[in-house]
Amino acid sequence: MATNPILEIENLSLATSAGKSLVTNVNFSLGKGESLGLVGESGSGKSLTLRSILGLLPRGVEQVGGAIRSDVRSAMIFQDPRGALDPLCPVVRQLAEVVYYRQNVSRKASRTIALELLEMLGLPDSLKQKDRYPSQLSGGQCQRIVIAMALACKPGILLCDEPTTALDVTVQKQIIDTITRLQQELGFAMVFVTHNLAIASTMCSTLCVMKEGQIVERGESLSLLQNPQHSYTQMLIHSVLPLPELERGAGV
Ligand SMILES: Nc1ncnc2c1ncn2[C@@H]1O[C@H](COP(=O)(O)OP(=O)(O)OP(=O)(O)O)[C@@H](O)[C@H]1O
Repeated sequence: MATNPILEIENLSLATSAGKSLVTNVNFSLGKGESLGLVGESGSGKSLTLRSILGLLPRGVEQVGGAIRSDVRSAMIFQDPRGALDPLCPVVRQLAEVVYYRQNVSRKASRTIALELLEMLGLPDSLKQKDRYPSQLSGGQCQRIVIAMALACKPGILLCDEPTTALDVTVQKQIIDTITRLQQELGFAMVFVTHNLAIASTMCSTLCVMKEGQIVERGESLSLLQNPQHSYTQMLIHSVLPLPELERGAGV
């Protein structure tokens, strides 16, 4: 348990409206600036757990038990950046709109803050001069816009739902580095959902392993990966394909 938690999840249980259990008795807490990773196979309940923190459960899924307590604002970054943006609205205008509503500033100030956020996210100046639509940006640039939108909410907790899955590996690394830098600069806490154990252990000090809607193992990231106790965690770790050993001295 985190001391002075800003988020406490106690015995969270989710089910379909028809009564099928999806997440059962999930417990964790998060302190200011801390990062917790939720890992596990597809369908293990990671995204639903994350969405319930934001109160954004999909239609047909209900919280049937437990409690979520938090006294800070949360914002979420979704898996598919293009899907999270309005294709018919220029991106800077979308970002300025979020700033306008979430920061309660004038229209003019919201555009200025939006441009500052673009700079913080390392987006090119060309975006500032000529407003572009999502289809005119790369996947990595769209994800930076989505991250900027989340930060425009000034979150105490950033909820990341596999934010790099839809991106190619080089862009994945850039986005991970950007989120890490921003966390150091802005101090938000993070719940990070991913299939990727390497990313999870890089980003998060604590990992919770989920299987069939339950947390089956948790611990400090490196020790959990080095010394997994649960057979499911061991299986997850062994499912990662090793890089083939390159033959020494082989000509290229
Ligand atoms: N709207 C819904 N109605 C009914 N069942 C749902 C709904 N959304 C998700 N589920 C089910 O809840 C379970 C957990 O889903 P969830 O999306 O949380 O898994 P996940 O671990 O995030 O998977 P992935 O890594 O593939 O995103 C799955 O069995 C899924 O089929």
